Amino acid sequence: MIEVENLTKTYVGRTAVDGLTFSVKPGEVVGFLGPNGAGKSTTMRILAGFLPATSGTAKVNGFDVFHQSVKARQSLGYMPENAPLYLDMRVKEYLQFRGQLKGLHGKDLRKRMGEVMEACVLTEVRRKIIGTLSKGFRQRVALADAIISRPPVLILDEPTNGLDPNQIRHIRDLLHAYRAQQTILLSTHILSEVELTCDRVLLLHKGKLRADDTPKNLVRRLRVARDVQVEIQAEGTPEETFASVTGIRKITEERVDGSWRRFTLRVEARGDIREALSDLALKKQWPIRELHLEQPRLEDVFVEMTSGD
Ligand SMILES: Nc1ncnc2c1ncn2[C@@H]1O[C@H](COP(=O)(O)OP(=O)(O)OP(=O)(O)O)[C@@H](O)[C@H]1O
Repeated sequence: MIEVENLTKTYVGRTAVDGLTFSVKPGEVVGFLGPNGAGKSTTMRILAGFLPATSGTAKVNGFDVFHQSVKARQSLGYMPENAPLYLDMRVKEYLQFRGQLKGLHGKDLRKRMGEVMEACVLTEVRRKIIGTLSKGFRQRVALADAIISRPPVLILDEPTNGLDPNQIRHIRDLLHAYRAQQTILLSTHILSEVELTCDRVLLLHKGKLRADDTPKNLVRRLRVARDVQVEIQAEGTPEETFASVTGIRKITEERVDGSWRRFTLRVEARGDIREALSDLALKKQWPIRELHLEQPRLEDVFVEMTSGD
């Protein structure tokens, strides 16, 4: 559905996208991640036909975005970052106008406007001037615009940027509703959203692809130190006793809550000392009310792969 090969984009003196190759299969929801300036928006703009590449090829729904640009654009719904909308138009007028531009007319257009306004919860504000709507509603108008012509491919550049948690959840539910019918490439900085929504992650750094895998595999392969939290009742200096457990790199006492003491033990990558700790506590007769090993998150993968150099 999306095929990108050796794509490069150079702005005056600066390479924003550097020999990028990836593909997105039909029906996949792929998260496009990377720090600010990694080249995500540039790639998406090229795919949407808004920007020419310096070299390389890109295809959407089998159509080359440079040589068959009309066909490629007809196959996709694009929601740019800070989507530009006609602020003095009413929601309904705007969607009608955009639907007509995308080739919908008459009954089909009216039916489709009703459907997208309902899906994006815009029916109640359909007569409102877009400029008077909150950011969340404007994002929904932009999303309704992207999906109105039922495109098989959606390219969404930070669709939840600037939204509150309720609005983010709403957009996520909308994407879930559409995922069966569409191929989606989605850029976002909200990694918990990617873990919940995306089948696969493309991680970009300085214009190059750093990772291409499922969120689960990326996390599984990660080798970073992890923390174990333990809360016990103990007198004296239990940290000295903890130190006998192999694999512990650092021990910090976090807080005291009445007679309960909470420690964070940093352990080596993939180390799991929970059993050893519980044996130790049993031997010492320390009551335990929490013993928890933090699981690495996609955020750890992101930091590991994009920080440093
Ligand atoms: N029109 C432009 N002219 C010159 N440089 C640009 C232009 N647009 C983007 N860049 C540069 O290209 C690089 C990639 O930018 P891009 O907007 O694609 O990154 P991004 O990954 O989308 O970042 P963000 O998460 O902040 O949206 C950045 O260094 C940016 O400054």
